[in-house]
Amino acid sequence: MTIVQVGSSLVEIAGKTRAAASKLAILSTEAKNQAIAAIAQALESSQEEILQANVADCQAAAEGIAKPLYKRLQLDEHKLRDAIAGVRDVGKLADPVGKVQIHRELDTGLILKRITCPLGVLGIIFEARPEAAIQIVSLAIKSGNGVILKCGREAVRSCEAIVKAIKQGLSQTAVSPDAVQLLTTREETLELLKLDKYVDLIIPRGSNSFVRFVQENTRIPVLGHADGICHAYIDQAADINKAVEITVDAKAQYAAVCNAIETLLVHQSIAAEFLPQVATALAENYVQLKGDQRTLEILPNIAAASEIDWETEYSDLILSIKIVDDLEDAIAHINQYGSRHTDVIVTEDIATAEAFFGLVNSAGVFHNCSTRFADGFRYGFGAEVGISTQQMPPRGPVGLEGLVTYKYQITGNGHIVASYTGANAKAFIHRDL
Ligand SMILES: NC(=O)C1=CN([C@@H]2O[C@H](COP(=O)(O)OP(=O)(O)OC[C@H]3O[C@@H](n4cnc5c(N)ncnc54)[C@H](OP(=O)(O)O)[C@@H]3O)[C@@H](O)[C@H]2O)C=CC1
Ligand SMILES: N[C@@H](CCC(=O)OP(=O)(O)O)C(=O)O
Repeated sequence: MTIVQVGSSLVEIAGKTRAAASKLAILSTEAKNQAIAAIAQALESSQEEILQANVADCQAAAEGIAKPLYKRLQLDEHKLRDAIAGVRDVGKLADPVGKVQIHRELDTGLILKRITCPLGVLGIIFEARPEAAIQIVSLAIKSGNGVILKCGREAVRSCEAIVKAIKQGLSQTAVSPDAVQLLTTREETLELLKLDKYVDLIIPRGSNSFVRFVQENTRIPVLGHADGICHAYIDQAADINKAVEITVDAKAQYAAVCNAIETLLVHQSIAAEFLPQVATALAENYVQLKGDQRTLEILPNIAAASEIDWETEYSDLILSIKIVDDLEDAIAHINQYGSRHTDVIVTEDIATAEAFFGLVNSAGVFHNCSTRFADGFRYGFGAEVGISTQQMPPRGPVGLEGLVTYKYQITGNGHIVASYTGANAKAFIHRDL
């Protein structure tokens, strides 16, 4: 695919964001918190306009998208209120900027510090989930970063209303409204990827193939938030009641999100007892099941699963089931087909849980609880930019700490390296202060 030429208008927008971000980077915690409070207030005052815009988005999308995705697009009064409460929570969190991570005396009068600082300008491409824009902006401002948002096409009206309110709120504060921008088309996304002079980090929230496409088409560092092929493994030593409740919550509580499970792995020795119970509970929650050959022997009325199912993120009320021989078999399946997002084991055997923690290579490895806990708010980060599925940090829910980098500062008094080399080399002190 050819990347389109950068249009001057987007360069201008990005230049303004860069300028606003430079000022924001050195603002005091108090000034940033005032800006966050003003955003919350402005979103509250614009509630009617935002909700009406969302009704229009939902009406336009109604025919075209699956029910769970429609639910993700919908922004009712409660979701908006929670998102605004999340903004205020971010205001209360400690400032991630200016933290001294290393403070060391290298030699007398030669002092090293490592201090956290903002990344600069973030480019965040996300799906049709309007409240994500609110969470992302609050984290960006608190971490001292400018942000260029690109929302999913079905959520354009909602996100425009949200960003309008945010800019209005910021206009009363020390943070320039230029620090927050919204793009709405794929063409702009492709242009954004070329703006390596203005954008410091791209975060694509989308399918694996889209994240790979972004990585292959930009010189800007990319923090991939890819798909969630999450698993629950029900071990032979599982408490069956817990296993049923966890499976239902992890699949049906919010099927469209990336931390919902797609595949249930069941130890062969517990399958005959567990599967009929979980199938009943899932049917009550309108979940359709697909099973491998051994599962079909216990649940003969469900559809057959094939290889493709193990690789599929349904984002819907569908769950594939496979019976495995043992823990090793379950872990091999997860490491082969999973997306390194979040996986859970249900067992009362601590040693087995420890082995699962050690051997499953995902950003989230859970024991006896729902995968739906994989979330910045639930981890106490206030909100999240999304869930990083990369191997390198930040992994899992990305909050304030994932949006800063650091600088090394050294203060000396005419010190030179030559003094520390050669026959009469001085020794370093290397004493932490
Ligand atoms: N780990 C995480 O935090 C998250 C992961 N995801 C994962 O993302 C996947 C897809 O989610 P879904 O809702 O379908 O989102 P989409 O893939 O439909 O869209 C996500 C964003 O990517 C853009 N996009 C997608 N393809 C292209 C392309 N070829 N060129 C330019 N822009 C593109 C979309 O733009 P447009 O709408 O304009 O086409 C949208 O802004 C799922 O696997 C889900 O799990 C989603 C959110 C968070
Ligand atoms: N942490 C979020 C889910 C992560 C996320 O952003 O998912 P998605 O709905 O795919 O955008 C939650 O628990 O609602």
